[in-house]
Amino acid sequence: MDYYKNQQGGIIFLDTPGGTGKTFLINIILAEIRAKKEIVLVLVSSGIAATLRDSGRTAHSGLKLPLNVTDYEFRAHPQEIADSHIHQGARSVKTINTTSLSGPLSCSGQRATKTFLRQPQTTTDRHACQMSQTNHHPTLPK
Ligand SMILES: Nc1ncnc2c1ncn2[C@@H]1O[C@H](COP(=O)(O)OP(=O)(O)OP(=O)(O)O)[C@@H](O)[C@H]1O
Repeated sequence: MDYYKNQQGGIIFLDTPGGTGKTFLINIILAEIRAKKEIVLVLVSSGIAATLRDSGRTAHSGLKLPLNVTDYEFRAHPQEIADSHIHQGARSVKTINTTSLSGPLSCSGQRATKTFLRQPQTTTDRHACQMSQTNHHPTLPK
């Protein structure tokens, strides 16, 4: 709170084991500043993190940062891709679009009929099936 009271800029890095009170502390600081009718922006990297903070938003949403799905899919370094929550979201969007454009899949093992369902054939098809069976909630990277 000294940084805030003294009108100082600063970076504070909280690194403690899970469940020891980081979110609790951040929310107390937010409440104290807001109690003085001041404005605090809470910008975080993922939607999950945003839900844990009082009035949290992702940086992309809060600052209206552009998000080019194609750039993340094809130009990023593979390690960045693996680490990026944004990429996970982008993959979901891309897979769902691809699936809907090429026709409905038979994901549960039933025989595909001639007219409607097609068997999963590509990696993208199999990924789409996996996602449909988990209600389109991709696993976040660890
Ligand atoms: N000082 C405190 N007094 C009372 N309850 C606390 C305190 N600090 C933390 N808690 C409670 O302990 C639980 C875990 O705290 P919190 O979620 O803030 O931890 P965290 O470090 O952010 O965890 P994670 O790293 O898993 O996100 C919460 O239910 C929180 O309300």
